Amino acid sequence: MPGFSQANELKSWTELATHHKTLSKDIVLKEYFAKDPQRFEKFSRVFKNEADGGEILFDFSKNFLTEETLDLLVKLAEESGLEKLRNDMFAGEKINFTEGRAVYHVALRNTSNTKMEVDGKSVVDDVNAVLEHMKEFSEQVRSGEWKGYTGKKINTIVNIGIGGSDLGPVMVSEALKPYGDRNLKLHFVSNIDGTHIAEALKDSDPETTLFLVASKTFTTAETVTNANTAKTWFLKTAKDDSAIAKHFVALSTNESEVTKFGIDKKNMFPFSDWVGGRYSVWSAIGLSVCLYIGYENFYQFLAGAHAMDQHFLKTPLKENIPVIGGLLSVWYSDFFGAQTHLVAPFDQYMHRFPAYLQQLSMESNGKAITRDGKYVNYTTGPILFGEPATNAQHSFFQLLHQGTKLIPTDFILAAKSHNPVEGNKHQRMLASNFFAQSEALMLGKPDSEVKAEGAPEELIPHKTFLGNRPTTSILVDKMTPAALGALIAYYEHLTFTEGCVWNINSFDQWGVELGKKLAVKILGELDDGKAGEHDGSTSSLIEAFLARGKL
Ligand SMILES: O=P(O)(O)OC[C@H]1O[C@@H](O)[C@@H](O)[C@@H](O)[C@@H]1O
Repeated sequence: MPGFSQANELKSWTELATHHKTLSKDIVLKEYFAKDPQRFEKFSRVFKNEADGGEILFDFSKNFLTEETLDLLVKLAEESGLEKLRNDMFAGEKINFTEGRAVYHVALRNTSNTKMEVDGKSVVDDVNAVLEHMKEFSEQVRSGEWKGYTGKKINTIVNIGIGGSDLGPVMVSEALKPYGDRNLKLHFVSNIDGTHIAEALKDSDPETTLFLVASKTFTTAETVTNANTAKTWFLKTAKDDSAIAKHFVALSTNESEVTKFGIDKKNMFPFSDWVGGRYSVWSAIGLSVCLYIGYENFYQFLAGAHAMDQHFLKTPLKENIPVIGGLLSVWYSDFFGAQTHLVAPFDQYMHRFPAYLQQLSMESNGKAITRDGKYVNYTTGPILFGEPATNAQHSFFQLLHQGTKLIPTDFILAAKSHNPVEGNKHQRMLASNFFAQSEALMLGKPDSEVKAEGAPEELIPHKTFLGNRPTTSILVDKMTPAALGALIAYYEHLTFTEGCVWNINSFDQWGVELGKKLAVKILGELDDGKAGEHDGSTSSLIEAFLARGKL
């Protein structure tokens, strides 16, 4: 435990509160840029990705910060024990103390094969053995050497998993679609809603479909139910249980449940309990990605994340990119009263990125109890949301520009498009929006300008934009596997930094357990056709469902 309980007991927190009083009255971003021609240089950082030589430019200069702010925020990180907690994570210490586990997803992408241990035992060989298995298997499937039970090549992959066993694989395979094998059809089935599995099966042929049952625990009701439905569907045609080995593999930590399900141990890709669900795309859970983009690209994805890990581990806090991102988030949440964090990728392939980040951020830092068991005296994890731009501009950006809420926003763009159609015209239009939005959010539009445009007097207030909305712009060279890996690792370490300052355990998820237990009880009542003891609303709703939903 760190030497404090509540973050607002720290000296730097009090100093930040005093600093906030003056800064919040004074800061007008456009004036700060006019006053300081070096502002961009001071508050932007370039990440050099050793994995593929690419760069990512993080421009923090359009945020509410001065050199004094940054110094105080860095002091806050130091006082909160960020360096120790970070080093403990990289040393395999059990920093997820409520579950007695190490937090070691960084060991899954240890492409430099650095010594990494848990309980004094190296994990490097085990991690590499699973990667080797993934390589061999993905090459066999992609080449057609791996055959279905009737001797045909696999052309459809159905990943069955939910939460961390779904969001990472689906997001990454969409984001890296340009690297995908288009002869492989991918389906991701997560929802218990029968529609999800039914639609995937309608589109599949049992002779050529491979099911990946992805579940860390292998006890998640949705996944086990969907996997059993898939097995029944498969056996209806295949008839023989021995055919399962060619069509079902498991990605899991739970060997006994996997074998009980009927999947052979040799078709199981294991990982360890020190991999949290929301950090598991780097593990065997990423097999769908590996199959789709090929092992070399998957390895580059890991290497890019590893490069960001090394940056996070070794760079002084003031230059440390994810640390700055995390501290800014604390700054907005706890001193400016921001409730949200918007992430808008200017990249259609990244359309599931905000959904992925929702789990990463909100499952990690949606907590209110400090590491020593007290209720926090301040606000913690923001509500993260987002949609790809430019689509988002044509819907909810209205609230960003003219609403009453402060919404710290990240914009992400890759300079080089994978599809430079029409002589790159689309890309230039996309990029022009990326620049225009952050500029407009900062500059606003004063009433004098609206007036000069000839707007009638009564419309002037409606057409005026106050501006001074903070944004972080993230410019990637090209969205390669290594760039995406680094970008995800950036958000992971940003989330880590926030959780450390707030002194909460970012690595458990007890909050999702309650709903699961209650649902099991009510399922029994639905099976019996009668509502049990509930409040008036719940019983009436159950009765109404039973009356209307009869098959
Ligand atoms: O991978 P399994 O064990 O099926 O869990 C899937 C998801 O379940 C949820 O309840 C949470 O625990 C998530 O963190 C997890 O990613």
